[in-house]
Amino acid sequence: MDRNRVIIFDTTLRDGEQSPGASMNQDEKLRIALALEDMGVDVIEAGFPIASNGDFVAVEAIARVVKNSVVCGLARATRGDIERCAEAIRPAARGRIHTFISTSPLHMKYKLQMEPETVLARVSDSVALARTLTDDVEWSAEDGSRTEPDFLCRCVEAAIKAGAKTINIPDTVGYSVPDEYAGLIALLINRVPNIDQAILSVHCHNDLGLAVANSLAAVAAGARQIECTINGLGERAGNAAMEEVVMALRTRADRLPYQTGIRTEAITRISRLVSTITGFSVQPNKAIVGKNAFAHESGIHQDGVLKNAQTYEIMTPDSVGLVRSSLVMGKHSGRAAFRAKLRDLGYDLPDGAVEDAFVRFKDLADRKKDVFDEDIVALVDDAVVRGNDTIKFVSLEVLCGTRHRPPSAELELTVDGELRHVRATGDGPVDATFNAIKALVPHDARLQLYQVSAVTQGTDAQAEVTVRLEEDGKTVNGQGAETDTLVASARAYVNALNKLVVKRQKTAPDTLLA
Ligand SMILES: CC(=O)SCCNC(=O)CCNC(=O)[C@H](O)C(C)(C)COP(=O)(O)OP(=O)(O)OC[C@H]1O[C@@H](n2cnc3c(N)ncnc32)[C@H](O)[C@@H]1OP(=O)(O)O
Ligand SMILES: CC(C)C(=O)C(=O)O
Ligand SMILES: [Mg+2]
Repeated sequence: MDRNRVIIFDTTLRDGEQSPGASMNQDEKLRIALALEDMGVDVIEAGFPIASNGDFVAVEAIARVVKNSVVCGLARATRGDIERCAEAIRPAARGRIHTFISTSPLHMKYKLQMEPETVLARVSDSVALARTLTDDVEWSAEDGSRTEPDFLCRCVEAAIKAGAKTINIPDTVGYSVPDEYAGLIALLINRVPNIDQAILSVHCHNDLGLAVANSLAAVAAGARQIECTINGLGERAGNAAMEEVVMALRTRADRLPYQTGIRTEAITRISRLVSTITGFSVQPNKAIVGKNAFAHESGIHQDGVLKNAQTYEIMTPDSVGLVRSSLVMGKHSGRAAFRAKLRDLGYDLPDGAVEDAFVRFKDLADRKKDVFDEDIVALVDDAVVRGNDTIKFVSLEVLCGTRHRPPSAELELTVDGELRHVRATGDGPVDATFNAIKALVPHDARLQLYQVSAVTQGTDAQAEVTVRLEEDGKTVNGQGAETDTLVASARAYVNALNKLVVKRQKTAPDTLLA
């Protein structure tokens, strides 16, 4: 491999899923994994197989279908974790076991309650065991950036000797600053005798907002794998954002002459997919994928951009897949234009899904003056998440305002094909709507998040709603998009309930809907 090629290791499905509330079901993980493969990610960390049966099954399913990326699973330094991980990645064309153990004094003493020499022995044993199960083994020194350098060098040397091909030095708690972290990478390159037999990797957390800066500094010092996530999702403040790392390398190739295999035009689409699935919206001013990242509001900037976009744009919107296609969609558009538009927007849907989306598009075009690309993306994503729902939204009428006390909602749903109807009241229109759903489908799940955002501008914009429900420690996210905010809210709640039903049936197959 070219010595300046940087391997992109995506951990959205593992570390990203560790963001509280960001749990994803198997179908959702599969969709993200395929999108990651399609954009050219080298390694997909698909999950932590020992963590739960659901995680195991998801990693195995991803290993079965992904062909062009390495599929990796995480494992602690224990036989049970490593063997379970090997089983999950077995169907992969190229599978990797990623095993880790903490090496910092704090973690060894208080968390693992192990002596350093015991940890060192575990490094060798765990990597050696993993190597009997696959050729591709990565070893991580958890809390590596707070580890004593001498001890870290000994651990890294032992891991390579035992057969690790990738050595990852995480900044687990996001404590490092760039020159210090780069210094640590340089130290390992200079001091570990067998370091040339492995690729050095970095995994940075964003507790001080330095995850991307630290990752880039480490690459300049000799690291050749970056672990990152879409939208910077991840434990606590998140991981290094893949879109930022990749676009920094592409845009500043003059200072950072390193290449990745990422097709950057896929960035906007996958950012949106991950945000829709997890319910974690992207802040408007977020680098690369925020709504405002390529928007120009002030007159002097607009004037400059009109004269030459480079005055205020260091990358083109097209380079991250923010494409405004020339097809203007409206109520007179037909299926051919709609299909072409979907292709422009990066969708490759089966005919049935295209037809469903087309019907909803026509309905939207009847109600909304301008149908923007964002509207179509929201509508298609909304249709896709509904998949094989058992509970289906049918209709909603809400009475609210100063004269109607209390606000009331009249709702129709089908449950397993049977039409159910109810009228309920609440403290407000949303509360009344959700109470109506609870009356039709009784459940004890708690509402953890209710979030509304407008897809585009204007009072006729579609509302995109996320609802997060929690039941017995399990969380699910539901999404809904409609021009009517209350209908979008009902759709989002129903979508979350459907996911909960699936989860329940997996853990207690006899549980039926009330
Ligand atoms: C930095 C990171 O992101 S690491 C990945 C973090 N991700 C997760 O933890 C998500 C998935 N985790 C889980 O589902 C659970 O924690 C499990 C299934 C892995 C373990 O569950 P439990 O057996 O109930 O253990 P619990 O979570 O309470 O504690 C972790 C145990 O693993 C030990 N441990 C932690 N890391 C390692 C390691 N790398 N190697 C060996 N043992 C480890 C801890 O010392 C502790 O052991 P103890 O129970 O003897 O004190
Ligand atoms: C498991 C390791 C790689 C990790 O996520 C961390 O240290 O942050
Ligand atoms: Mg991490």
